Amino acid sequence: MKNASALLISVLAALGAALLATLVLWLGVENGRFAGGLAVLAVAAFAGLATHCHLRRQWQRRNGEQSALAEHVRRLGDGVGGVDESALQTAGALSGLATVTLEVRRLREIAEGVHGVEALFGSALELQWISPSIHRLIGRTPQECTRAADPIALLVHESDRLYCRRMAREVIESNAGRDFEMRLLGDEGRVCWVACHWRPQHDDDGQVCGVRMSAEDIQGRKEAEYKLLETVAELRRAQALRENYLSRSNDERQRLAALLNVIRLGILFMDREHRVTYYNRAMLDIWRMPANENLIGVRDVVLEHKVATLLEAPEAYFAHIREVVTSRGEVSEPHEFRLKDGRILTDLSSVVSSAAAGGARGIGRVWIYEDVTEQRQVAEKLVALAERDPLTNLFNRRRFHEELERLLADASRRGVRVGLLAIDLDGFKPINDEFGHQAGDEVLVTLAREVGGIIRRNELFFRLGGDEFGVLVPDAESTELVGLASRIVRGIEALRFTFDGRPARLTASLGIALYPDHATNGEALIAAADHAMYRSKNEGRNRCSIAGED
Ligand SMILES: Nc1nc2c(ncn2[C@@H]2O[C@H](COP(=O)(O)OP(=O)(O)OP(=O)(O)O)[C@@H](O)[C@H]2O)c(=O)[nH]1
Repeated sequence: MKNASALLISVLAALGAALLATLVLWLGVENGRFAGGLAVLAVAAFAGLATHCHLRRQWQRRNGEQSALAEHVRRLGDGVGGVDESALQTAGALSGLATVTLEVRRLREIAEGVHGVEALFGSALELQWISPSIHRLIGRTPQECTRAADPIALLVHESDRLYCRRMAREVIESNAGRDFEMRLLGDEGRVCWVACHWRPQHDDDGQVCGVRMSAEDIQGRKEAEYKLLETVAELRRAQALRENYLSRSNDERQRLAALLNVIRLGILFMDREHRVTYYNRAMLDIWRMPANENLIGVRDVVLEHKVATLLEAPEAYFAHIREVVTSRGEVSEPHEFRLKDGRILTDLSSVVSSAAAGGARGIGRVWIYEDVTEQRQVAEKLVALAERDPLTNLFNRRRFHEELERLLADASRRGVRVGLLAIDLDGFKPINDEFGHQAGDEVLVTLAREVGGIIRRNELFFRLGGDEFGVLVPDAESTELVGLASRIVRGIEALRFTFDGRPARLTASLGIALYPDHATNGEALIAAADHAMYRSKNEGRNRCSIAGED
């Protein structure tokens, strides 16, 4: 419409020029200057024609620009995908820069409203434009960013800066995109991880003229990744620790098992349900079980059945086990028992507490068995050596004093008597002298045996040294003592020896003393008996005398 108006105006202008020329011509005729008026007419006609041509060219150019702008806007509309056909038609119908400005503003609004960060860099990596969303991410304004002399130094964390520059330059040089993750650096040291995509930008000639960066916030994902990595590291540490403990525990167990297998003590672990959980080699040896016997999981009743035939007194032993198991004590007293094969064993038991729960919970019981047969034999030998005369095997003087004190204390308590016979051989030295020391020994051994056969079970017979002997009689009475002494005198007198084919004999002198009749303590009783014995010697030997009768 405006174009038609322009054409009309140009025609009117030409007609105006023609009228003006006619008027000038009339004035020229009037003034007699026809030639000058004709020239003015021609100039006016030419001016009108020139004006018409100029206006026509302007009209055509405006039409061309209008079409180009409509096409440009349509392309832009295709680029953002948001302009419909009617809008295009409207745009095409519109003319002038105002239309373009409107569309650019819309596009700018779209670009500035994106959630991620969009930025345009020039070929020297100078920041040309950045979306306002940068402020949400790291707290910096777009103006602050674009004003920066080195925007990458401002925006990118120093650890990622070098890499970022290299990647951006590669985009420009290679004309190919790059995708990577980096940290943006905000005000007050705020850091935000982003996944960024760098793409080359081209001018109208298709040359790379800059680079566009699109970045999306992945801080949440990175934090989750860090947490995950920390958790994984924690788990790895815990796993390593557990493996270390397990390895050390296995080593400890191996050492313990090796130790338990070389010791002579039999060891048996039972759990709370009275089932076997561990035993060592010595335990099988002690209980005469085969080395390949498998007892793991076997119940206590089955074990009792297995060992019952070995025990000298099985019922008594099982009663002892029940007593230990039901007792409150943590560690039982050592218990000695005998096997039918003559061996002597001991056991002791302890509750095993769990390492967990502060050791408050019992998880079973350990039994320790020891074969003490040899120990007992050695001990018996030592006792015998200490208490007995090695030649005659009679109790010696040491034991005599112990028994004397014990019997006197007992007699004192019960108000009974204790009798003491002091025996000294007559003419023993001549046997030694005539037949030798060995013959003398034989006499002593024979005499000990014969006199031992004369005394009763509750009476104690001692060799006190050399050819001296003694007999202690508990609950003694004077007449019984005299009777016993007489039997001994006669028994010794009746002994007959032959050495080197020659006969030998001997007698004995005895002294009798009674507690408390003749003495009130041991030493005094010995002195009284000795005194009576010497009286027997003095009165002709081979007889007995009672204390207090001289
Ligand atoms: N064979 C032997 N002789 C011993 C042993 N112990 C002591 N004698 C001897 O026993 C003798 C004891 O001496 P006496 O009591 O004077 O001998 P005895 O001829 O009986 O004298 P009386 O008592 O006066 O009759 C000594 O000769 C000792 O050497 C021994 O273990 N074996």
